[in-house]
Amino acid sequence: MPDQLRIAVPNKGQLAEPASAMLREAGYRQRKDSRDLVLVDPENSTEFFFLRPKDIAVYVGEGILHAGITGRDMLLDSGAPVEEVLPLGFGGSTFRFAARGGADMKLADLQGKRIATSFEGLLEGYLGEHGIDARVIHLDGAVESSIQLGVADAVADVVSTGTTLRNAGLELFGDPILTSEAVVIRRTGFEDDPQVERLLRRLRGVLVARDYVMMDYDVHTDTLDTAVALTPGMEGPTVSPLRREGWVAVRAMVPRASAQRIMDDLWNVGARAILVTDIYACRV
Ligand SMILES: Nc1ncnc2c1ncn2[C@@H]1O[C@H](COP(=O)(O)OP(=O)(O)OP(=O)(O)O)[C@@H](O)[C@H]1O
Ligand SMILES: O=P(O)(O)OC[C@H]1O[C@H](OP(=O)(O)OP(=O)(O)O)[C@H](O)[C@@H]1O
Ligand SMILES: [Mg+2]
Repeated sequence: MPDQLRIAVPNKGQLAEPASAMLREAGYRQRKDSRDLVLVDPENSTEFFFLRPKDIAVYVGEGILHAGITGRDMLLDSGAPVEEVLPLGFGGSTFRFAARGGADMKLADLQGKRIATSFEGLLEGYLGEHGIDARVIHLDGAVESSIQLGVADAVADVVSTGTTLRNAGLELFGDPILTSEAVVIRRTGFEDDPQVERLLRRLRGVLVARDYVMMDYDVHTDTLDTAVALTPGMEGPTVSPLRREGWVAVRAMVPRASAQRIMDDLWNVGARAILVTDIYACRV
């Protein structure tokens, strides 16, 4: 099938499960067995390839796959000709320097030192920008142990909660090198692919359905402007007539995190029958 959309999804690690969950919410079939490497979704003319997150930018950059989900850190580390097209709001982390607790290191102290990392592309780029000449030691994982084991003087690694670093007796130093999250990537120069656009529209819909709720209420026309200012909606709220003199019904999307506060504020300006419902799916 030549016009099948081919998408790369992380097969393991921190991004695998949330990426599949998001694609499922966007209406795509996803694998049931975590050992499956390929899954065909005939309904959506899409084929999913489950690959190591670090390899995804390489596959997409070579033009074999149309798009993929990976971490921004992995995209930038790869140097592949791919671009970030949509941040997905999960897999959040920072990429940071750390050294033995109490060492009180500064960025400039890295000159001539050994720095262990799994992201040498990112690290070398940053050191180059800051004029630091250091020896980069490549490790595949568990980088935090390298200092204690005498392999490195500092590390540059992914930090989420900081628990792994603390447990290894390490301390952060310097500014964050990068702030990362899961992102959709696409090969540079393939901006107008309608199939990729459809995938992106669906994923944007999932992000909106997760972050927003639908709010309905009734309000007297005298206070309509005040109420609408509290619920401006995405493209302006819908205002419909009610079979009650002087009253209208209003419907608008509001941020999920503010819904309860907005309901209180609406009540205080005289709105009644205030209802909140989940958005199951949307295209915005
Ligand atoms: N503890 C974490 N919390 C949130 N996101 C994380 C965490 N660790 C890594 N990530 C992010 O998840 C993405 C994939 O990292 P992950 O560690 O799952 O892959 P990996 O290290 O290649 O896999 P593996 O550990 O199996 O070799 C990266 O973008 C990274 O920033
Ligand atoms: O700040 P924290 O919440 O402790 O998370 C950060 C840790 O999570 C990741 O490790 P992962 O489990 O992917 O193992 P790896 O080192 O083998 O990649 C990352 O490389 C850090 O080690
Ligand atoms: Mg990892």
